Amino acid sequence: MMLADLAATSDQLGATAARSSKVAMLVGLLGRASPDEIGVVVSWLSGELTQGQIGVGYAALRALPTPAVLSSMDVLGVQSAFDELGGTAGAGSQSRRRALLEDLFGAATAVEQAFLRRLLSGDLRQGALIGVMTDAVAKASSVPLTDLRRAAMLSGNLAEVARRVRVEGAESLREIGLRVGRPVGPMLASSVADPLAALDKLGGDAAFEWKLDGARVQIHRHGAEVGLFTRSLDDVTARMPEVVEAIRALPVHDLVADGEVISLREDGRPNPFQVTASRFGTRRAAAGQADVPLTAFLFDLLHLDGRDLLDEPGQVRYEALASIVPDQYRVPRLVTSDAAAAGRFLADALARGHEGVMAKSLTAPYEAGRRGAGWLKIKPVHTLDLVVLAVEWGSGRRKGWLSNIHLGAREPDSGRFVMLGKTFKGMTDEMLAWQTQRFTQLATGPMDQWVVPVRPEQVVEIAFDGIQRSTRYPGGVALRFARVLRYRDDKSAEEADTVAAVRAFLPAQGT
Ligand SMILES: Nc1ncnc2c1ncn2[C@@H]1O[C@H](COP(=O)(O)OP(=O)(O)OP(=O)(O)O)[C@@H](O)[C@H]1O
Repeated sequence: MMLADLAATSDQLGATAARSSKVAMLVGLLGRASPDEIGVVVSWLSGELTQGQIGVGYAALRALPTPAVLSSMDVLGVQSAFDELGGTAGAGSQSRRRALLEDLFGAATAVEQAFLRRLLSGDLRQGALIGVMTDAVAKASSVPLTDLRRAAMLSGNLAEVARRVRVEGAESLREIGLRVGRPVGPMLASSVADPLAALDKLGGDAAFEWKLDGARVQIHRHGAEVGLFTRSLDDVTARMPEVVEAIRALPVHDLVADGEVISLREDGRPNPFQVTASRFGTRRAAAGQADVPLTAFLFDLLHLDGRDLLDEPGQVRYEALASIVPDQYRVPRLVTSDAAAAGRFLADALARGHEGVMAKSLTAPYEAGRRGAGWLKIKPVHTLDLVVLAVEWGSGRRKGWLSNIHLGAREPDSGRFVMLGKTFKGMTDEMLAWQTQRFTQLATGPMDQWVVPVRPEQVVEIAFDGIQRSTRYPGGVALRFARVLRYRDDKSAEEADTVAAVRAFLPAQGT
């Protein structure tokens, strides 16, 4: 397949709003790819390189050679150039890499250059596209979407799944299961207002658990080997030796479990989230262990000694968990159909300093990587996870720091972000220093301008007093009294809240 074909499709995708048209374009393109090419095509159009990082960033792509007039590059040729770039390291590698990039971009037409630049700078990485691509791979290979999604989630690699279906047939997807040691996307929750609404949705009986304000952790154990992964599947094993020890003490050989780690005070109450984050989010790792120990609370079990439990009902998974994990390492839980009892459980959780409760179906399976219908969260403080689109230099006491952030919500169909407002409130000095460095890395424009646009990748959790209609911003809504609670490194921009989720907070018309 010629690169021009792929670059043109990428362009058309960007110019098309309708999801079904995007899927149709991709189905057409996938049909034209050979078995060797299909993985690369899926990967690139989902904004990823099959090699992962090859160390070419925005800065290296600023000055490009004059584009070629005629298109001559094919996909596999470009793929080998990426292999070579990724493999060039050590003494003299700088100039070698520059020469390789010159050759690559010098052979590309203007349209191809634009595509390669967006691919290499991470600009094509949009969650919306991954969803559309998953649909397209399912359609192109006539596999039911649920089967394809499941295989992609369990293997963590849509490109490889697409290649496998093409080369080995749809049957081969059945062999893809949970593998101990390879993290899968965690199940996520939707929001409801109160326990009654939760019981209504879950149909009678449900489990209520404390919602701890710590950090999600997925735990894998095979014999003495333990792996700990964040919500975004980063390996953080080395940062939490005390959790590794606690897991090693459990009477099992193989397990995959889901839980939350949190730092507790001596009286058992939770420390503020920032304290947990100081251990979890940095590479200071075990250094902070003595003063900020972490406790893991488990709430689900996905695999136990050779048996996958993903498809088992919630209560069966919980009983399996209870059979191997002592009480003090499980999240407190109440199974009830009584809204008043659940309400008391919620009030008690809040009084003890926790964030709220989770209500969970006793019958639903574990929906890896999805905001499943079986988990509902109930918490009194409303927050939104938004994406930083630009940042302004501070003045006065904040001179020299990147301060006021521009906030955007996600538009799922286009994969773009809509600005909703700005805030400089709630930032500690430590946050200001951190964000100045972070947004300098993400900048897509000159740093000497007052407003610095950034790649929309950093998610921030914002508390607010309300949402109002507004003509100032393109989404028609604006945040009232927005303030920063924390930066969320465990969420990618494609998981940020949507414009529709923001609008749901609007007061009813006429009130
Ligand atoms: N008992 C529990 N069961 C499941 N998740 C829990 C529990 N206690 C705390 N959590 C945390 O709550 C999160 C579930 O909420 P959700 O799926 O919406 O994730 P989120 O978008 O990160 O939400 P939030 O910002 O409210 O934490 C989990 O990712 C987990 O980190």
